[in-house]
Amino acid sequence: MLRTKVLSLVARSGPSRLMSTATKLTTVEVNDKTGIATLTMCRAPVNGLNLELLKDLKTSIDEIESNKSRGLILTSSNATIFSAGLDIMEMYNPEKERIRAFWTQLQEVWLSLYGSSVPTAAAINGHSPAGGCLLATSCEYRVMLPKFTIGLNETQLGIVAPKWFMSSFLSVLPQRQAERALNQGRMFSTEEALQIGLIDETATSKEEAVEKCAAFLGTFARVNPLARALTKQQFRAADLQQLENERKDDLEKFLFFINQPAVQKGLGIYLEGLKKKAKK
Ligand SMILES: CCCC/C=C\CC(=O)SCCNC(=O)CCNC(=O)[C@H](O)C(C)(C)COP(=O)(O)OP(=O)(O)OC[C@H]1O[C@@H](n2cnc3c(N)ncnc32)[C@H](O)[C@@H]1OP(=O)(O)O
Repeated sequence: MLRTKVLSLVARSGPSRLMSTATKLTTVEVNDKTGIATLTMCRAPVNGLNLELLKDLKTSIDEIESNKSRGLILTSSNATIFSAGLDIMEMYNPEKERIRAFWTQLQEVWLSLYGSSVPTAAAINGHSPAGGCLLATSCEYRVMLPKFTIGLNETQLGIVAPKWFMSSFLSVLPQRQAERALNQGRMFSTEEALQIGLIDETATSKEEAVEKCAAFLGTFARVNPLARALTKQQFRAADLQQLENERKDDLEKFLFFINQPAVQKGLGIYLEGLKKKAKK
């Protein structure tokens, strides 16, 4: 599964340029006028976050960070799914070394995205459960299309969202709302998400969502970038530091939990349900 990465500038067309082709699981396009980078997840069929997609996401976020883009917009190439969250196949009957690498990479992605010095926004153009919601809530602003769902549904799968998933959620929702939603494993419709403040705006098309994200990122145009970045990072420092301090422990806890026979059984039943539904 190891692939070679091409990380140089590869194409120039119109006002934007493709910064990275990576492995085609993500693309990064920079708008030459605004300096805003659009990072698109493109892993068929549902942008399930497997080890390879997580690696590409991390590489792309790092690229955007080091190229001093004016902003990052995270979105999906799938017309109805932003991201289905963690690829359950990575956690079901896992292979010992790969699952360690998988969780470590997820930690890396969260640390980079939530802690990014570049302003971030998510154009949520489809369903966004669990890990998808984690990515969206790690950004500073969210614009979502109608008739989709977003939320941390882990308890519905019999699994527990780690502390840092909660941190991202809590950076958006008040504690009481966040706690209730997580305990219930609640998925919010676009309208409900707007009402509760889980998203900031709605849009009728992906293009409009990206435009609205760009307008939000544009509000920082006259703000000193260093002052803005340091302010953001101070707000998020305690959450980031907590995971940095507990990374090994967090990994071991995850491995212990996921390998419990009852958890494996629950994941198996959930996967079976997904597959049955897909066949209908
Ligand atoms: C201690 C651990 C902490 C872990 C923290 C986070 C956990 C997670 O992120 S777990 C993942 C949670 N995600 C979900 O519960 C979403 C499940 N999927 C769905 O609800 C729907 O698939 C979705 C609404 C995203 C899309 O619906 P459809 O457009 O109708 O697609 P299908 O349901 O037909 O799915 C197509 C195809 O994809 C497979 N699939 C879907 N989601 C996942 C997933 N998360 N992981 C792996 N595979 C997934 C689905 O089974 C279908 O497969 P095939 O039958 O082979 O076509």
